[in-house]
Amino acid sequence: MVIDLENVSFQKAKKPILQDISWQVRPGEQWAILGANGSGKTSLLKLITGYEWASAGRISVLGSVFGSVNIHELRKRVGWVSASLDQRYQMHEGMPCADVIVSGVHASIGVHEAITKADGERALALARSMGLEHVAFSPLSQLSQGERKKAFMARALINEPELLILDEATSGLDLSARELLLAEVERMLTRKQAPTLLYVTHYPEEILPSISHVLLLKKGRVLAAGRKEEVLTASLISEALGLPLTVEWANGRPWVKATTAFAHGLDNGD
Ligand SMILES: Nc1ncnc2c1ncn2[C@@H]1O[C@H](COP(=O)(O)OP(=O)(O)OP(=O)(O)O)[C@@H](O)[C@H]1O
Repeated sequence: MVIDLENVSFQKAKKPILQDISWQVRPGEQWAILGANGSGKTSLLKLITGYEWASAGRISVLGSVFGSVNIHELRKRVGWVSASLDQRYQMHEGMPCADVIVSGVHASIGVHEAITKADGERALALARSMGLEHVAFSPLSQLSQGERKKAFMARALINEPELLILDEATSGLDLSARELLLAEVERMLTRKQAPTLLYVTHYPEEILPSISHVLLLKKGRVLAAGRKEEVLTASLISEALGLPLTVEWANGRPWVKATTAFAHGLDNGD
């Protein structure tokens, strides 16, 4: 099992944030995690990566049960790309793209530990494979938003993680940059040695053909989890996102349309 959560609850300052979450991710499955703002997506990722600790329940990631595992060792097997990672690099805008990618080897920002020639070559090979060779030696500040996001994805991939978390990977991208980044994700997923992906998004149409399963969160609970065709129904997705929606499948992706949302008032699920 890649991820196994049994009856996991999480609270912060006495506020219940996640309640009774049971969820299994098996090898070969690729997951999207969908839910409204505040539904608990980031909190769930923090529990899985050991940045927060569950108040109840059992968590096992990549075969290691939390409580009896060295979290730092486990994190080396997990790649995580999020807006907060991007923010941490805002202090290092002068860093060349290739160095950003290489910094993933030790999952640190500065080069605190020895970088081998092989690490540098791997970073350049990744930059090439993601179409970043023309900016490989440019400072981060000169990269477009799309290139910047690809650089962080390459940084996460340099250690060949078994689990890759992409958290709102396309935020701030225009339509064409978004499609280019999604094409990169799809290409990565169709490779033989693909990591297991957790793809967190607010936009169902980003659920790529290679993503097989969807977890829907609502108010800190699992609303549905399973094969995407079964989970991405109009009624479940409307309930998860709190407004009436229809779903149409095109090019292997689900396209969601709001029907008459505001005219009829939003359903806040209460
Ligand atoms: N450290 C904290 N202390 C108190 N409440 C918190 C803390 N972290 C998160 N929360 C609350 O927990 C709930 C879930 O937050 P979380 O960030 O996990 O949601 P999310 O689904 O990732 O939201 P978004 O889509 O807006 O990023 C929110 O109501 C949030 O205010």
